[in-house]
Amino acid sequence: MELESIPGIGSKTADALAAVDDPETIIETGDVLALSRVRGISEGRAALIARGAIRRRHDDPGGFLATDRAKSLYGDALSLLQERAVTRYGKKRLETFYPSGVQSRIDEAQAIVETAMEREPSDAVRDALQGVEPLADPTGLRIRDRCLATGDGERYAEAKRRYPEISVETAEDARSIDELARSYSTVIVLDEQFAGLDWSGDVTVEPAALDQPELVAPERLLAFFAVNRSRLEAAAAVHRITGMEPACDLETLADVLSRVHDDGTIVGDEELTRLNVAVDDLDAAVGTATTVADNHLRDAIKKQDVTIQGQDFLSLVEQGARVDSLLARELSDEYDAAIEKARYELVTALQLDEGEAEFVEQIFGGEPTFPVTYREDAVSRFRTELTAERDRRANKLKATLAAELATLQEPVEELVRAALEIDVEQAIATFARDYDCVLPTVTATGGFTIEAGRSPLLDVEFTNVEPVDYSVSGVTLLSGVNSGGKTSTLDLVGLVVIFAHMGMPVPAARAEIQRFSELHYYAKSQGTLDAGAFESTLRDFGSLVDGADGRLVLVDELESITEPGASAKIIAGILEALTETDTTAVFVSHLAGEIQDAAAVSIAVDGIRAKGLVDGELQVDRSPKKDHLARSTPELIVEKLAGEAKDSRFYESLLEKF
Ligand SMILES: Nc1ncnc2c1ncn2[C@@H]1O[C@H](COP(=O)(O)OP(=O)(O)OP(=O)(O)O)[C@@H](O)[C@H]1O
Repeated sequence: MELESIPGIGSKTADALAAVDDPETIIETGDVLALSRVRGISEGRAALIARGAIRRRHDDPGGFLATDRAKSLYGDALSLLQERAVTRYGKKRLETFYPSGVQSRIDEAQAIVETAMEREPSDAVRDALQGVEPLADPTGLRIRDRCLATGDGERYAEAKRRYPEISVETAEDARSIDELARSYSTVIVLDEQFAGLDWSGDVTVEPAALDQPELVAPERLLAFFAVNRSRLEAAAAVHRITGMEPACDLETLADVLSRVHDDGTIVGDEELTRLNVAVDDLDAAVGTATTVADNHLRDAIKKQDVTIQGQDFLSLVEQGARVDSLLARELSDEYDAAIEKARYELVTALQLDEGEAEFVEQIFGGEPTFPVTYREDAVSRFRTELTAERDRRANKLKATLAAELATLQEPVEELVRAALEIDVEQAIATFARDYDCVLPTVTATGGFTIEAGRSPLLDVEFTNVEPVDYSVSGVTLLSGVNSGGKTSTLDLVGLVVIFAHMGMPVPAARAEIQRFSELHYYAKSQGTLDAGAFESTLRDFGSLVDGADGRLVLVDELESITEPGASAKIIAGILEALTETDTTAVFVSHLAGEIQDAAAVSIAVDGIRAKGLVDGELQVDRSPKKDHLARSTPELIVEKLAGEAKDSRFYESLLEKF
């Protein structure tokens, strides 16, 4: 697959993707999580690429949101969902739900949404989700005591790619492997032809090592679990609270996590702790043991009457004998007892086993001396032995744990993925509940029908939003009193249509929405346009009437772009042209009557009616009445004055003009 052919993938991203296993599947499935884990791809870009992949899979040309206002309304719709997601991932994942004009994509999204809407949102889950994030790869890991060795160029490159934390060395013959064994504690040879040979150091021939990170770099697995501990615990909590089947046994996960320190080292067992202490305390313990022996010998000497024949003394002195030989001769039993005490002290202080105790014999032994001395070289040999024993133990534990962790690695990825998906589902479910939403029916034709739609974007509390029924098929003018809710109705229609095309539920009691190819929503312009801007707006509408079939066009008070007389003619012309096409359109206008008069064909007009004025306040029926030209606010006020004034002739004459 040519990665750069996918919308959202440039050359840099393509390079980053080429470095991971199976980028095609990740892209094909629009896997935001896997994409966001590719080095150099942010979650935002991951969502963009995933959306591109979804579009490609559904052969979706895109471009549903055809105008700025349509795009900003989608931004509002998305925010309503995103603000209900807890995790950053959840918010980004929601961006893969985009309004599409392709039925298969809408069906796919609706299937996900339908499951989501069955979810019962809960604060406990929300709290647990706070800690869930996509799993991170540990950084800065460097393993220095081990190397991989191969004589094969390709294998060398592959080893370098898969194990950046380990040195990979070229070794074409047994001699160079032996040399490597002198520089590294462990050499893992990747080439089969060296199997069965004898080596002087710790060399293993493991042709399958490239696929066995638990063998080559158990530290990586340990670090992975250490780095992700809190995310994994949070993901486990989400599963526990929701009762969702986890991808791995949660007790096993808790157990392995308890065996890794935060710095990626193993917690270890009693034996490893003993060996660690023995290595660290060896010097101090030897010193203490020596003192114990000295004290014993000093006491013994103090108590002892040493008698020596004059002849013996003379011959000893003549032979140059020192006090040692006197000790050996006269206090040999006491010296042996002192050495025994020293050995016992060292063995018990460091909790040494039988094999290790043999080294102790060599440390304290040899010629008797006072003060008692020990053999430095024997201590040094013992230290080397203890350190090796400790490392063997640590490596064994590491390997055992890493083998367990290796089997858990995929399941925990799945565990976190499932928890993150719960965030997405819960956000959708919460949105649906907060705004009493239903899943709309998406139809092939018929315009739109919205029953009891309530826009969450109004500047009034949602509980105070009056439900609106509105249904349009074909091209319609929407008239109505000032502040009656015409713009709000267009917003509601736009929002419901966008949600429906995202596969999302809509804030209404029932909705039947035609699958539109594009949404063109033109907001009211702020004042009249200068000649240039007016010309470019006309060009927009020129291309609109020539455009694709199956569009929804929402236009708010286009008359404000120029003077009223010209506006009515222009709008009439646009509507005439649109009636020739397969377009659903709602044009909000205060000039509905004039436009109807100017149009050569009959144009339907709906109206948002004032039920009357109560205490100077307009009482409005928010649901547009079909085929009804609403009376304007000025007309209503003149009518009110005509009814109230003592001499009402002036107002009545005004009223006749409407
Ligand atoms: N369905 C509704 N429920 C409650 N309040 C609403 C509803 N629709 C509109 N309103 C209120 O009416 C106000 C005016 O609405 P809107 O701007 O849509 O009217 P309009 O008919 O477009 O006005 P104008 O004629 O000035 O363009 C809104 O700001 C909102 O406070």
